[in-house]
Amino acid sequence: MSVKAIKPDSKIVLVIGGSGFVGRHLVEKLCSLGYTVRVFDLRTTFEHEKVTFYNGDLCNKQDLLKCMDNVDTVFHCATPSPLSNNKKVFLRVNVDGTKNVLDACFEKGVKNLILTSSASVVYSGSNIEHGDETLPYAKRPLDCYTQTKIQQEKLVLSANSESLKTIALRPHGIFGPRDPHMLPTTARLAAAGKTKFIIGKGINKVDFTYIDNVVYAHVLAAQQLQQKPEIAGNAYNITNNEPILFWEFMSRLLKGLGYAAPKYHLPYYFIYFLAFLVQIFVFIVSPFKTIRPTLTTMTVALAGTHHYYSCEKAASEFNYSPVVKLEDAIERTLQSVPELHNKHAKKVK
Ligand SMILES: NC(=O)C1=CN([C@@H]2O[C@H](COP(=O)(O)OP(=O)(O)OC[C@H]3O[C@@H](n4cnc5c(N)ncnc54)[C@H](OP(=O)(O)O)[C@@H]3O)[C@@H](O)[C@H]2O)C=CC1
Ligand SMILES: CC(C)CCC[C@@H](C)[C@H]1CC[C@H]2C3=C(CC[C@]12C)[C@@]1(C)CCC(=O)C[C@@H]1CC3
Repeated sequence: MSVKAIKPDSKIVLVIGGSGFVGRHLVEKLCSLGYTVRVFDLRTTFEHEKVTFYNGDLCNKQDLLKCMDNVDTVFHCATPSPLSNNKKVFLRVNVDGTKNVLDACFEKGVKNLILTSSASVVYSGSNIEHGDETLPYAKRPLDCYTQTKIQQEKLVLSANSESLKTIALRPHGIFGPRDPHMLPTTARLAAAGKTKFIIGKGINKVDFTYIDNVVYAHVLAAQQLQQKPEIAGNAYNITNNEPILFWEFMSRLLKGLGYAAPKYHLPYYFIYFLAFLVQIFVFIVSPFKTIRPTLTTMTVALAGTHHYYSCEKAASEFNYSPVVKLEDAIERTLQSVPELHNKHAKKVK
C-alpha cells in the first residue's frame, strides 16, 4: 500500500468486523504500523501472526466484553451485507448491536471509537453534487441498510463524551482487492448478460473510493482524535475526491474484466418504477420465500443519479487526502480478481 508517513503506535486496538472487506484491510495496515490488534467478528477468515481473533456476535454484549480489556481504540466496521435486504438483521446488528458496542466501550473504559458509517446516510435518491456534512440525514432512505446506518451513526455520535471520543467516517462506494460487493456483483451480472444497458442518460457523477484510502482515513482519524480531541463527535465524508460518471466507471470495470461496456439506454423512471414493482412483489412473497433482487430502487437510484461528496472537512480537520488515485485503484483492483475475468473474452474495444 502506498501511504503517507503515519507514526507507528503500540496501543491495543480492536477491529469489530475485522474479518470483512474493510476490516481486514484495516487490520493489516494497523499491524504494519505496529499496533497491537484484536479482531472481533462472527468468523475468522484469515490468519495473521500479530492478531488475536475473537469470534462472537456483537449482538451479544458478553461476547464483546471478552475482547475489550485494555483496548484504547475500537474501530466498528461490522455490518450484514449492504445488499442483503433483511430489515430484521440490519436492525439487530446495526442498531441493537451498536448499542452493545457503545455499552461495552463505556464499561471497559475504551477511549476512542471510530465508526465506519456511509456517505449514503444523507442520500434518499435525489441528486447530491459535492455534498458536504451539513446535509441532513435522509428523511426517506431508500432501503433498510441506509435507514439503520443513519440510526447507527446517530447513536455513535451522540455517545461522544469526555470518557469515550467518537467519530464517524462516511466512505462511499468502496472497492479494491477482496471487495465482496461491487466487483463480484458486476461480474455476476455481466456473466449473465445483464450489463448491456445504461440506466438513464449516463451522465451522472458518483464517488467510488479505493480501499487503501478508506483505511488511511481510519488510521489518520484515530491518531488525530488523540492529538485534536475537538474533532470528536463529528462525521466526515471520505472519498477518492475524483467523482466519475457512474457508467464510465462501470464500463472500465466491465472492459477490464473482459466484457463489453453497456451501451443501450433505458429511461431512468421506467426502470425505477420496475424496481419499485419488484420490491412490492418481494415484500408480498417474503413470508414464504426470501428473494434478494439486485434491481432495487436503491441500486437504480445509485446508478442513475449524481451522488458525490466533498471531503473538505476531513482534509482541513485531519489532513485527509487520498493516497491512491482512481486510475491506479481500478488497475490494482482488476489485477486482484483473475477469477472474475471473462474466460470467454474476445478482445473487447
Ligand atoms: N462496501 C462499501 O461499499 C461500503 C461499506 N461501508 C461500511 O463499511 C463497513 C464495512 O463494510 P464491508 O467491509 O464492506 O462489509 P463486509 O460484509 O465485508 O464486512 C463486515 C463484517 O462484519 C461481520 N459481521 C456481520 N454481522 C456481525 C455480527 N453480528 N457480529 C460480528 N460481526 C459481524 C461480517 O461477518 P459475515 O461476513 O459472516 O456476515 C463481516 O466479516 C460497514 O460498516 C459498511 O456499512 C460504507 C460505505 C460503503
Ligand atoms: C449496474 C451494474 C452494471 C453494476 C452494479 C454495481 C452495484 C452492485 C454497485 C454500484 C454502486 C455500489 C454501492 C454499494 C454496493 C454495490 C453497488 C450498489 C453500496 C450500497 C454499499 C454500501 C454503502 O454504504 C453504500 C454503497 C453505495 C454504492
